[in-house]
Amino acid sequence: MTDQTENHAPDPAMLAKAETLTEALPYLQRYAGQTFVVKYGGHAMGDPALARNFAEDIVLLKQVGINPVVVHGGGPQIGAMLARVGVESEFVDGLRVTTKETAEIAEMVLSGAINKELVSWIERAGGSAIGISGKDGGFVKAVKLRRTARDPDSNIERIIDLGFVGEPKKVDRTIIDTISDAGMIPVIAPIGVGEDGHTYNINADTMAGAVASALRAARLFLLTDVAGVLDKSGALLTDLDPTKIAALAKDGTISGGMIPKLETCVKAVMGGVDAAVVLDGRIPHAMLLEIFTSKGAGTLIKDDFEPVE
Ligand SMILES: Nc1ncnc2c1ncn2[C@@H]1O[C@H](COP(=O)(O)OP(=O)(O)O)[C@@H](O)[C@H]1O
Ligand SMILES: CC(=O)N[C@@H](CCC(=O)OP(=O)(O)O)C(=O)O
Repeated sequence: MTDQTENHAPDPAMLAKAETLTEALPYLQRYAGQTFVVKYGGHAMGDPALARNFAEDIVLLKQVGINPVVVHGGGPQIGAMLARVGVESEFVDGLRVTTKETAEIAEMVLSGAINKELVSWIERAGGSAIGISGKDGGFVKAVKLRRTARDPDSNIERIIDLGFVGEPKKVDRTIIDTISDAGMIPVIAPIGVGEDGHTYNINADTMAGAVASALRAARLFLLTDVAGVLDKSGALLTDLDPTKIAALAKDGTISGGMIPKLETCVKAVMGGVDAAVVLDGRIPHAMLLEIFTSKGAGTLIKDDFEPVE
């Protein structure tokens, strides 16, 4: 005869699952009804298994009453297409110098291929997604980005012309709200239109920050291909604020793509977003672990003077 107690003893693996769910409860209660803007970087997009995990996470957020809004990048994919057609491009401080031809290719890759692929992943995960760029409904009015640099020898400030690189001047949230309120997930490509009618290539981090500010989002997540912001010895910096970030920029700890990323975080948290998080998109379900467990991952950025809930 078999021991009844043994038969009815709960499977430890199942118990652990139940514990994970109960651990998530306070977070589910806290975040219900809030808007989370998630930027999905081109580097994090390469692996189909990770893309599927990402889409599942987004659909789960929507299912539990959080409003996810996705903004995607596609830098490496634009680079590959430019190489295929024999067009060279260079980066200044993490931003692609963009000619009229580069802007056309960037738009094709971002609003076409990548946007629709991401929409499909979300649909396959059981969600409903609508892909748009800033051109749809003209919801992102862009202006040419002005960038200056100080010459270290002469100390003279000069203008760097990045071509058709834009920055969002105005984000009309109506179209995003309409999609979200209809139970669907907005998936946004970082392309904007200028009052001059030109197409502007917008860095995806910058776009995500502008969208997060317009929506007064509770959180801005930037998924990338590093553990978070690292110090000079490669150790993860878990908490930053605008003052600390200014020091990291000044002493050269951050460079390349991390520059627009952290500029975005600073602008967002100073513009009404509760907190921004730079997260490792290479870790499966990184977002769920960050949101629903006590083990926060990546780098949390908040305003020096604002307590975070
Ligand atoms: N201090 C730093 N900590 C982490 N990453 C950094 C730092 N400084 C520069 N980087 C670079 O920033 C990159 C992330 O930006 P980017 O390549 O634009 O990613 P994404 O395509 O996800 O937006 C990292 O892969 C790393 O090479
Ligand atoms: C102006 C500018 O640099 N635009 C970016 C837009 C895509 C992007 O930002 O993609 P990631 O997030 O994957 O880097 C570019 O052309 O690469």
